[in-house]
Parts: sequence; C-alpha cells; structure tokens
Amino acid sequence: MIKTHTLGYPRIGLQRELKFALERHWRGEIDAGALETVGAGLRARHWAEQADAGLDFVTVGDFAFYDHVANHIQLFGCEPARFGFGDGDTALARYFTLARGVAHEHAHGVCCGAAAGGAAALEMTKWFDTNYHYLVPEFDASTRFTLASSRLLGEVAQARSLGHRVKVALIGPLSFLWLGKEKSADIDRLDLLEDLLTPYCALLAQLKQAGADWVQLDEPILGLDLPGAWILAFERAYRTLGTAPLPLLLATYFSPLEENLSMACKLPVAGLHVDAVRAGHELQSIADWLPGTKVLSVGIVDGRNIWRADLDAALARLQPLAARRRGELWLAPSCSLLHVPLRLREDAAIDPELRGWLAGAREKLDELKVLRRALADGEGSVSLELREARAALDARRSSERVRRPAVAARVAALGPGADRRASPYPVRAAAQQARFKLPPYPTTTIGSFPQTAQIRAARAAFKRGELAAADYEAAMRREIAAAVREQEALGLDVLVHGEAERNDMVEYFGEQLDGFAFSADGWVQSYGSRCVKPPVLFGDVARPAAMTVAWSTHAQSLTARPMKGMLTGPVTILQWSFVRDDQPRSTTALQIALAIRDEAVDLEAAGIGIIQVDEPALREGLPLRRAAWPAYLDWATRAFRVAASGVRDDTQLHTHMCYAEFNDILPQIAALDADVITIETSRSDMELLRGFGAYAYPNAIGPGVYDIHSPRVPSARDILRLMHKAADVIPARQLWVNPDCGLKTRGWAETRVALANMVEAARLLRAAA
Ligand SMILES: CN1c2c(nc(N)[nH]c2=O)NC[C@@H]1CNc1ccc(C(=O)N[C@@H](CCC(=O)N[C@@H](CCC(=O)N[C@@H](CCC(=O)O)C(=O)O)C(=O)O)C(=O)O)cc1
Ligand SMILES: N[C@@H](CCS)C(=O)O
Ligand SMILES: [Zn+2]
Repeated sequence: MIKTHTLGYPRIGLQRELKFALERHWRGEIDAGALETVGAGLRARHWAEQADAGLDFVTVGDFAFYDHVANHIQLFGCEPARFGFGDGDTALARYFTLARGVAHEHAHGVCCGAAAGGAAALEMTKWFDTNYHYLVPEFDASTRFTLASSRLLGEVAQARSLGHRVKVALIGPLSFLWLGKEKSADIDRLDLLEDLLTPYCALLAQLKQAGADWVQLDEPILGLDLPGAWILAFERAYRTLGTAPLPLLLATYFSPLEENLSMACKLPVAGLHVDAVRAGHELQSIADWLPGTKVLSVGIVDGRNIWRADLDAALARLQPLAARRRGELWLAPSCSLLHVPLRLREDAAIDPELRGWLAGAREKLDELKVLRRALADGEGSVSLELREARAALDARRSSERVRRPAVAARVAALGPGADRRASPYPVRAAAQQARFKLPPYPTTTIGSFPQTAQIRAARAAFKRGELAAADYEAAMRREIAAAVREQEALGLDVLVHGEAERNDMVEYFGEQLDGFAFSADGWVQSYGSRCVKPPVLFGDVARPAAMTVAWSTHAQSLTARPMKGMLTGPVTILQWSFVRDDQPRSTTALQIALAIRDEAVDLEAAGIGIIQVDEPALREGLPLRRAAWPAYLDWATRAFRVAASGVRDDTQLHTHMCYAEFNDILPQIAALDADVITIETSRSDMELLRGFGAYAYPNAIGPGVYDIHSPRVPSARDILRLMHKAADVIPARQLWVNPDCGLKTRGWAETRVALANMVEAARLLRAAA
C-alpha cells in the first residue's frame, strides 16, 4: 500500500497573513481572539491544500505563532523560571514573552532577571543548517516537565471537525533535549530524559483519544555525530514511547544516519522516515534493515530546494522498494516544507519559462500524488503529468539561460594567487593606518540602519509602479543623507550608508545579478514574524553592472569620514538563495565570488577605501557531519577570499559574522585574512571572544557590544564592561567597537541612544589607554 504525507507545511501564509496578524497583535491593534482566528484560518486552508493533493493525513502540530520549538516548551511545561510568570499571564502572552522578552528600564542599564520586571527573550539559533531560527529551550536543576498546554489537542480537534485524518508532528524527546541548553553547570540535560518521557506518554494517550491516527516524532539529531550516551538513550526512550496506544513514525532528515542506521531501524516504532535527497545512498540499507512489517516513509521530494522533481529518477528508486516491501511505503518531501515557499508555479514575478522549472510546497504535494499513482496504477495512469515534468526538466537542462561559457572559463582560469591579498596583514594594516589615521578603539556599525515604515512604503509604491524610479531613488538618497548626518552627529569613526535601498542583504544582490530570478510571493519564515524571500539561483552568475557603487559614492560625497562599502559575501548569497542542483555548490560559490570581487574593485576605484563583505552564513553552511567539514571549509573560505582579495593593500577589507558559535572554525576564520572582523558577542557576554583570544587571532576584531535583537538600550557602562572583558583576551590595539549586527529591525530612537553610549564608551576607553 502506497500512502503520501508531509512532515510539515509552511505556516506564514501566501500573503504573509500570519506575519501581519502577529505584528498587529503586538502593536495592540488586534486582540488574542482575532489572532487565534487568523491562525485557525491558515491551518484550515493549509490542511485543505493537503487534502486536495490527496495526502492520506493532514499534519497537525506544525503550526506555531512564533516557532514550533517554543510550542514544545509550553507543551511540556518548561517555561524557564527566570520569566517569573504569574497566574494572571495567559499562555499566549507568556509564549510571546518567551519569544520576544520583556523590555525594561534600569537606572544602571544592566540586564537582569524577571524579578526586576523584565527578562531577556530566549536565545535564538539556527535550526540545523537552515536559515530558520528556533528559540532555545533552557534547562537547569529546577526544570520539571508536565503536560501543560492544550493547544495541540485543540488543533487536532479542529482538524477532525473539518473531516481530516490526522497525523500529529512532534519533536522527539531526544532532539528536544539536544536542541536546548544547560543553564547551569551542575546538570546534564540527558539526565532529564526520564522526567520528560512522562508527559510525552500522557500526550500520546490523549492524542489517541482525540482521534489522531499517527504521531510523527522528529528526531533529526539522528543525522548528527552524537555522543555514545545519546545514542544509547534512544533505545531507552523509544522502549517507553513504543508502548503508546497509537502508531509512531520516527522522522529523520537533513543528513545521513550512518552509524545510527541500524539502531533507528530497530527502534520499537511503527515506521521510519528517511531523507532520500540528502541520504539517498542509505535507502538500500534501510530497506534491508527495517523490518518488513514497518512503514518506510521515503522523503523523495526535496524539501529544502525549489526545483521541480525528476519524477523518472524518483520512480526508478521507488519501484524496487515498492516491489519488495511487505509493509506500507509512504512518500513524502524529504523534510518539513517550512523551508520552501508555499507556491511558485503561478508567481507573477517569475517568467513563465522559469516558473515551469520550479515547485513550491503546494506543487511538491502534487508531485507526490503523481508518484503514488505511477507506483500504484502504473506510469500509464499519469503519462501526461510525467511527460510535462520531463519536458520541464529537459527545458531546464538545455536552456541557454543556464550556461554562460565565459563565466565557467573565468572560474576555471582562477590561479592559485586569486585568493590572496598582495601583502601580509601587518603590511596592509600599516598602509591602512597611514591612510585612515583611525583612533584606538575605532567605532563603526555593521551596515543597516532602521528599515522604517517610510522606507518600506516607498519601495512598495515603487514596485507597484506608483512611485517613479527617479522619485524612489531620490527618496533613498535622502534616507542615506539622513543616516550620514546621524552618524556624524554621533561621532562614529567609520560610517555606513545604512542599506535603505535594500529589501534584503541577499535578495538585493540577486535582483541585480544575472543567473538569479526572484519571486513576488516566495516568502519563507526566518524567525517569528520575520520572513525572507530567497532568490532563485538558476544559472551561471554574472554582474551586468555595478550594484552598490552609486549609493556608496553618494554617501561618501556627504562626509569627510571614511564610508564603508557594503557587500554580501558569496557563501551567504549561496546559502540564503535556492541554488542550482546541476553543478557543485563550490562552483556556484566561485561564480558569485567573482561578481562580488568585481564590485569591490569598482568600489575601490570609486574612492571607497573601506569595504565590508558580510558572511553571516559561513558557519551555517557547515555540513551536519564533521567528516564533511574540511571539504566545505576549503571551498567556502576560498570563495570568500576570491571575493575579498581583488583590492589594494591600503583598502581595508572587513567581514562580519553573526548568529553562530565560531570557536570550532577559528583557524578557517583567521584564514579568511579579513583586515577587520566584526562578530556577534554581546548575548554571550563576550564568551564567544575567548576562542579568538586563545587562538591569538592576528587581525583586527570588533566584538559586538549591543544586542540588536533586543529593544534594550545598553548603557555606556555596559559597553565599557564588555569591552574590558574583550581587552582581557584580545590586545587593545586590535579592537574595534560596534554593535552585534545590523540595525534594520530597530527604531531610530533606541538606535540613536545606544550608539551615543557606544561612542561615549570608546571615548572613555581611549582616555584610559
Ligand atoms: C541577517 N538575517 C538575514 C537572514 N537571511 C536573509 N536572507 N537576510 C537577512 O538579513 N538570515 C539571518 C538573519 C535573519 N534576520 C532577519 C531580520 C529581518 C528580516 C526582515 O525584516 N524581513 C522582512 C522582509 C524583508 C523584505 O524583503 N522587505 C521587502 C518587502 C517589505 C514589505 O513587507 N512590504 C510590504 C509593504 C510595506 C509598506 O507598505 O509599508 C508589502 O510588500 O506588503 C522590502 O523592504 O522591500 C519582513 O518583513 O519579514 C528578515 C530576517
Ligand atoms: N550588513 C548587514 C549584515 C547583517 S548580518 C546589516 O547590517 O544588516
Ligand atoms: Zn549580522
């Protein structure tokens, strides 16, 4: 028997309905009831789409008002005590407090716990190697788990009342613990497992009663290099969970199972889902190891990319499995469809030829439908659909839009010196100091200033054709001029133009480079209400014209201080786009690198002496298995250096990284050989910097002293304290003073005060030097 299902579905809505409802709720414009109505409407619509596509179950439990990991924190009653919630706080209000923190004022400005009337939000970090950010559960010695939320049961009831058969998706207990963080040194979160299993078992019983047919337990950590104790714990946990009164599907994705393969096959669950896109080479062994009575769910359609599936190739892999398995064979996307846009085939911004090559979430469900019919009733039953898919694939393969021989030739001709600056760092640093004469502890920002409603509205009007190009450009030039005036008034040393003209640091470049297409509605949730629209990188990359030079030179013309040019690096553009699957990522990265290199050289020729090449996604791109790290780091760091090495010695090249722990790749970061690196460090209270100190990081470094994710304004004293901690591990002459990241999500009022405090802190540091 062949069945189809999905591990999860996008929740933000085609028009980002969830985003707009959330932001209205947070502004106090709609109440909780109205927000719940929007949520229920989206769920109903998304289940209806799954039912229309003929899936055997709809998936319940993938919806979240902010983040699905945060849902589990409430579900299992482990909201950290530091939030000090009282009986009067509703579950939804508590949920948003966990996600967004409580802003609070202190005379001394130092962040503290709930007792003082506020608390910092839960930390946010990347969901495996995706650009989705989850809220990190916190565990300490007082952590206890109870079944504490009825939201999930309510959603099951909603789906049942709409007539759907239900499969509930939950994060499995081991992945939930793994993804969390120990807040005190005296605990090991694995010791919490037994306690956590009690509410899981209670929940499974209640889900059965509520009418769920299946429960999918996501254990993506089975694709990581796990410590032995965690591997052993799987057997313990699933022996308990396996007694549940309804069937369990253990879901793995993103990475091969390798040493965990036979264990995963033997666990006492009713079925196993595997990622046949990233771990297709394991399918055969899994089919061998998985008892014939169990369900094998094959993640055959790519849940991480947007290319129309090669249905012939999929059938060639599925047919032998279908022929030999006695148990049910389920077909699914490789992972949750959270990571792809809802629909692409009708997107008005993408030209019709290209659209036919793509598949968003809804279109992927249709691919499953065709595959199922082909397996169950023979290929003849879907010959038209198979022919169409084949034609689209052929068109893509043979399209002249995909290949540009000159680009490939330029990549092939890159010599060994292409990724090296002319002189070593000390020589460059001296030339740059002679040119810029910056004071000790130079101050700068990371690039973006607040993307105000006014800026967004002007761009929206321009895109709708209601604002002429010249008027839009004039408006952005005024925004840049205002940002320059603000920075001069604050007394910053190295200025930025503020990125007003950019919708997004990746999409903006994609829009201007050949080889990329961009959608109108291809939104993907990044965190909470924030979305990104990853461009589609379909062909060889070329830069038809300069992309940033006019904006940067305009900004430089308004000030005598150095204006930092602002570029996004090749690895980040690659990582945050949907990239082609017909050539190695390393080749695509080099093509982008050459385009960025040309832009940097043009900026330099136009008189911009300081250039930043942002690489926040360098760490995120690391493969999930350590064995694959060296190869990735090799090509990724080379791509960065190719982008960054075309400039003269006296041009100061900055890079910036955030959203990650860098200590495990410090040698490779040092090998980037940027003159200055700015990194996010304030939330970790400079702990992240320790590694840089221990490694004797040789070049200049700007540890972030302002947490830009929080509305909290750091005082000069806070910043001084952080800089003193920094100076404990990094020689003062190497240090810069800057925020953690760009300020696009902040407002001007808070930005102004925070930066004034930052400049004051730098003045005090210089005075004491
Ligand atoms: C640094 N980060 C980024 C990541 N990935 C990226 N691709 N880009 C990043 O910058 N990953 C890690 C982090 C994640 N952080 C963020 C932070 C903020 C956002 C964000 O604000 N996203 C915006 C959408 C950005 C965008 O494309 N804006 C467009 C469209 C604006 C818009 O919504 N217009 C409205 C009309 C507005 C009006 O009339 O006032 C409309 O079209 O309806 C633009 O500026 O033109 C968001 O709103 O979610 C994302 C990731
Ligand atoms: N230059 C970008 C970097 C974000 S990671 C910004 O400032 O928003
Ligand atoms: Zn950043």
